[in-house]
Amino acid sequence: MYCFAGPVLGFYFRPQTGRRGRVCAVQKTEKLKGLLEKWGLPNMDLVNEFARAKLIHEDPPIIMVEDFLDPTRCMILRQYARRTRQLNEKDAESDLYLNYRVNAENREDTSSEEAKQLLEEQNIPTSTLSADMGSGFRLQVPPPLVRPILPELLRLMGLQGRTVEFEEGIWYKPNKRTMYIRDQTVVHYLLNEGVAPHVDGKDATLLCYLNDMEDGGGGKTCFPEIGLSVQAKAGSALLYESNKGLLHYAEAVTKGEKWIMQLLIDFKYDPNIPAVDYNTGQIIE
Ligand SMILES: O=C(O)CCC(=O)C(=O)O
Ligand SMILES: [Fe+2]
Repeated sequence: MYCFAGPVLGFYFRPQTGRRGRVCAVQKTEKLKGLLEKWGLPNMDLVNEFARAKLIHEDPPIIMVEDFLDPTRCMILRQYARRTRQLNEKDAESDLYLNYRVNAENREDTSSEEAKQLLEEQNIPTSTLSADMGSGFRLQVPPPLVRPILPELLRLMGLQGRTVEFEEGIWYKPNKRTMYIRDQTVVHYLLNEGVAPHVDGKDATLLCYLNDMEDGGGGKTCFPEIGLSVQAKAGSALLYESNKGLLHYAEAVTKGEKWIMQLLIDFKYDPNIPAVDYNTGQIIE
């Protein structure tokens, strides 16, 4: 579907035989190389193992990998969240959710001026974002449910060799050996629920869709500044940098329900600052 033979928007897709058959790979142009370097992911693997990766936006880069999660993994994550929701609705929804800005904005309707202005300027229909919409049921996922997908994520990011720690405390800094997942959350949206415009505030976001949304059923992830919206498709994942920029929102669901899992990741480090092994306190050479 995203396979084009020639230059498209300044980048190329070329057919390639990957481990899951004939698929498309993204050829890194000089521009794309520069952008990935700036992001801190110069070795991102868009060609080999990840011949399935597609560049759906070049600047800033947004990578889509279809079938990043297999149907069983999607089901396990949905089931976990559904059961926990049913069993302990109140406690589970407590203050585990770390995406401070989104929650604060939704609770207090203090959407940033930036976000409000953008919605006005871009003429975003208010039907996609209802004033009273909830931001979905959010549940932190236990690391063991996430670990199986990490080798593939590290390969995609070109960060093989790093270990991954689940750690919210930002005083734990990434280093050449370690990357941190600050937040791993499943979000379950019911009718009229979505997320107001925000940035994630981390070096990378992996947004995995855990179910299919029908056409016209809402629930798209929209990046209004770049005019991109992405339909939820079970198993597909987006990887992007939304640290200070790349505002996005989730359209309200208008039919059915929507499930995602989101990993908020910090991997960037300053090589001039001594790296600490937080298990031993030793300086890493
Ligand atoms: O559900 C989506 O499509 C996006 C969710 C999101 O951006 C967030 O929770 O930070
Ligand atoms: Fe987000």
